[in-house]
Amino acid sequence: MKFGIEFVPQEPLDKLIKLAKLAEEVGFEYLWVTDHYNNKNVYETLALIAKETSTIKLGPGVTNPYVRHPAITASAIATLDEISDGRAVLGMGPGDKKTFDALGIEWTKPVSTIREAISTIRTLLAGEKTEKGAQLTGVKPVQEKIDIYMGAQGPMMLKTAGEIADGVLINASNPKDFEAAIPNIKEGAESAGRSIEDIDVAAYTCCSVDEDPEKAAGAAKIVVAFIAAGSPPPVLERHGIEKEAVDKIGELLGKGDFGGVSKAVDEKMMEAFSITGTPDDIVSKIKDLEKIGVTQFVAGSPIGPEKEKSIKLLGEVIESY
Ligand SMILES: C[C@H](OP(=O)(O)OC[C@@H](O)[C@@H](O)[C@@H](O)Cn1c2nc(=O)[nH]c(=O)c-2cc2ccc(O)cc21)C(=O)N[C@@H](CCC(=O)N[C@@H](CCC(=O)O)C(=O)O)C(=O)O
Repeated sequence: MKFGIEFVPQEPLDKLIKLAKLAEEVGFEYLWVTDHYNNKNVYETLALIAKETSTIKLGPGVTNPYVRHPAITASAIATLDEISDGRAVLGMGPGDKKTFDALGIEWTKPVSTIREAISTIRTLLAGEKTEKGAQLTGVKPVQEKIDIYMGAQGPMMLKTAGEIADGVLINASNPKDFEAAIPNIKEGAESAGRSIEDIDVAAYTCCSVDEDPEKAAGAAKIVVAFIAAGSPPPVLERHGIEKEAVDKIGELLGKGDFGGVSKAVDEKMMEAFSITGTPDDIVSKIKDLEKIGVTQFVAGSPIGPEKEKSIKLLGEVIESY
């Protein structure tokens, strides 16, 4: 099992870099920085972390081809590869409608857009010219090939990831979601003459670890609320979660009533959308995921009630695995 960690760049950068160095020290192999326009810039954050670390692989988890042209992403990831001396990895996803509405960006044909974007990026990273004549001339990646992962949940996106990506970052925490997702990835891989073994299947979880399991669960409630509120009906059905209960959470979130939200998030939602508990709890849940075919465990937000302590506890998880 590979271990990754997610950082959302919305806290002071010196704090974030300290946590990133700690993550590397305790044994994480991958560091993913989320990309949302309203947070700190993903590439500047990655560049600073790259300068302060030496072994951990790092990259956007995930950027998208709508806010940045694929050629800009190719230049940025090649530059990160130079800064990190060959540790860059690229996570690409279709982005989300709320963001593009707020930015006035037309969000069309996400599956084909991602496919074209990844093909353009690969052409440019190889130093070749695109059909329209674009070419990277002033920057060359250190790595022969920079791995490209796809953020994906929907069946079409998962199949496409199986066809073309080196890895898939699936925003989910419960085995049921991977039982549903992995056959799509497998189908896509086999349709392209590949095997699921060629693909790093990453569980990009909502994770919260502490010696006190109640404290760990408490820290994840708000994140779980956002995930539940954003989950499509088939996912809610899969976990036996009533739409009315989720609608109520959506209303409370809209009002900013986070006290009410924490009360409204129930056990079923916690089970469905997060992995929380003591290090031993986390180990057993990761083993369940591994049995289904997950090959990378990504400790996603909130990581725990006290991030620094939780990263050290996750280090114990990695060591004992
Ligand atoms: C578009 C969407 O794909 P999806 O995989 O479900 O996308 C959900 C999320 O993965 C997507 O919003 C990500 O960008 C969210 N996301 C992040 N989004 C961000 O904006 N920033 C992040 O940092 C971020 C991190 C992240 C990490 C892991 C992860 O899994 C997702 C993450 C979907 O609806 N797919 C369906 C329908 C596809 C579709 O639109 N089909 C159309 C068009 C077909 C075509 O495009 O050619 C059609 O049938 O007509 C499907 O795959 O079946």
